Amino acid sequence: MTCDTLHNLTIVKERLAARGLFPGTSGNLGIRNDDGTLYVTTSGVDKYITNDRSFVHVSKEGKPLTELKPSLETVLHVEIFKRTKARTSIHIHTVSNNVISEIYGNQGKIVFRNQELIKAFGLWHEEDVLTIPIIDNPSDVSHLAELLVPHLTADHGAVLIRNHGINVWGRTSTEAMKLFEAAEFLFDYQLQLNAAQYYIKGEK
Ligand SMILES: CSC[C@@H](O)[C@@H](O)C(=O)COP(=O)(O)O
Ligand SMILES: [Zn+2]
Repeated sequence: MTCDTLHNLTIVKERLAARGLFPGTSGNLGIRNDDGTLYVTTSGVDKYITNDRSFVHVSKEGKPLTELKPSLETVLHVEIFKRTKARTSIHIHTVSNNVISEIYGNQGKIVFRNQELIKAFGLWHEEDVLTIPIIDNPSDVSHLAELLVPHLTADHGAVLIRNHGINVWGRTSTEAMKLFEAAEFLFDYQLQLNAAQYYIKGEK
């Protein structure tokens, strides 16, 4: 039911907004309806407020079905929903995800192991490894989508866009939020660990 999806997307948006995660109007969200159409956030608006202009109904190809302007990054949500069984897609800019994407960008990925929160990604064993790919950030969003597509191999996942933000997707809004929160925890952890190790090294 489309009103359920809109309700779920509103809850996701308000939870992210409550934490100040839409700086400078950045960030966007998408959710897939049973008929394949999507709701995405409106482009360039203040995402801390919710009103009847907050979301745009778009076709499964991302074409607006109303007069509102859909997110400039709608094509990323479209590709995610076309290639996976995900139903919710979250794109957020944080300082931590940007710094991590820059530090590890030349390696094309960041890898986590022996960290409890990788379990949020379904990785339950001691030897399991979480790899989050890092892609470049071309200004042409169709080119950006081409870089994202090879990483859309599972129904839930996360990809960092260098010096831009993160895209996460999940089969439900709850799953997408869980992955987003877990990824951001891991990025903060890695940055603090790097700083502590640098400090300790300097002391010797
Ligand atoms: C305001 S800078 C961020 C934008 O360029 C873009 O990356 C973004 O996340 C939001 O774009 P939007 O079109 O509002 O969905
Ligand atoms: Zn963005």
